[in-house]
Amino acid sequence: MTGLDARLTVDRGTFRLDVALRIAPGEVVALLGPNGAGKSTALRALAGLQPLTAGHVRLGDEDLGALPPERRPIGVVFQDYLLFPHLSALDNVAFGPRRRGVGRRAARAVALDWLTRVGLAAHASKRPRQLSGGQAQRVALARALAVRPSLLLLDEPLAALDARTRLDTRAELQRHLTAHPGATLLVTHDPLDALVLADRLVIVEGGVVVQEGDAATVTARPRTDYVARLVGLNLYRGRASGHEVTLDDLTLRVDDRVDGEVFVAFRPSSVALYAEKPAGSPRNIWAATIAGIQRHGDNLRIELAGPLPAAADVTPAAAAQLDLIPGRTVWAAVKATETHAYPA
Ligand SMILES: Nc1ncnc2c1ncn2[C@@H]1O[C@H](COP(=O)(O)OP(=O)(O)OP(=O)(O)O)[C@@H](O)[C@H]1O
Repeated sequence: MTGLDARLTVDRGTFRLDVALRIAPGEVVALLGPNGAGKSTALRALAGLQPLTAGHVRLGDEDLGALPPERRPIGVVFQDYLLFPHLSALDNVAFGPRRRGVGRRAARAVALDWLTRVGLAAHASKRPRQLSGGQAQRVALARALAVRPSLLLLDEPLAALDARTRLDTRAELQRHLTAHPGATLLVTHDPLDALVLADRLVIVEGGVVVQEGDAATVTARPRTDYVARLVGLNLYRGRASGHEVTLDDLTLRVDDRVDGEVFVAFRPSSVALYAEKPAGSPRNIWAATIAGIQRHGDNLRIELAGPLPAAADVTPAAAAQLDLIPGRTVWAAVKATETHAYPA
C-alpha cells in the first residue's frame, strides 16, 4: 500500500481551498472544521468529483490527477450512504469489484466476504430500503472496502445515525479502520468521532489548515477559538513575561514559565464562581457577568461576559446556592496551576 500526498487548491466563486494533505498507509486522518470550511470540497477533490484549480493528488508514485472518479483506487462512504436502491446489499458491494473487471461469481464471493466481515451476511439479498440506517451504513463501508482502496474517504459516516446506532457503528468502524492497510481520510464535525477513529487531526477553517497534530497535542494546545470550543477549553492569546500573561483587559498568573506571544487555556471545570470576592487567595480573580446558562452533562455550563469571556462548569447545587441568573455579577477564579500556557 502507498500513502497519499495531495495539495488541493480549489476555487469556488469567492471561496478558495488551499490545503496540503499527507496520509501514510494505514493512517487515519480526521479532517475537522466548522460549516463551510472546505471539508467536503477537499474530499470531493480527492475523489475526482471536484476539479483542482492547482495542485496534485498522488498515491505513491501514481498521479491521480488525470483519472476520472471511477478509475481512482479510492473507496468513498458518504453521509447518506448512497447505495443503489434497486440492487441487493450483495450486488451493491459486488459493484466495485465488477467494475474493476472481476467476474460476476468472484465479485459476489468478495462481496459476501465483506458483508460477513461487517456482520450482514444474513441480509445479503435485501434491498437498501429494507435495511436500517446502521445496516445501510455498514453495507456502504463494505462496498467502499471491497475494492481494497489505497485511499478510503469517509464523509460524516455516522452523522445520519441515531445516538445508539452511532455508538455501535463507531466501534465497528474503528475495527475496520484499524485493519484497513490503506490511507483513510475521515471528514467529520464530531470531535468524538475524530478522537476515537483518527490517528491525527487536521483542522481547516476558511479553506486553510489552522492546526494539525495528534489528538493529545491538539486537545491540550488548541490554537484557534474553533478548536478550543471543539475540545471544550477556554482559550486566550496574550503576551507573557515569566508567570504573568497580559491579555486585553486582565493579567493572568500562570504556572508555566513563558515569554512572548502565548496562548493560555483552562477548563470550564477549573473556573470557580463566588457571590462575594474571595479574599487572600493566590488565584486569578475577576468580576464577571452571567451571560447564559446551559445544561452540560450533569453540570451547568455558565457563560461569563466581562474582562475575560469564559465558560465555567458548576454543579446544579452550587448554581442554586449562588442564585446564578443571567445578568448577575459574580466573582470568577482560576488557579495558576489549572492554566496551561504555550507559545502562540
Ligand atoms: N456549489 C458551490 N458553488 C460555489 N461555492 C460553493 C459551492 N458549494 C460550496 N461552496 C463554497 O465552498 C465553501 C466550502 O464548502 P464545503 O461544503 O466544502 O464546506 P464544509 O467544510 O464541507 O462545510 P459543511 O461542514 O457545512 O459541509 C463554502 O463556504 C461555500 O461558500
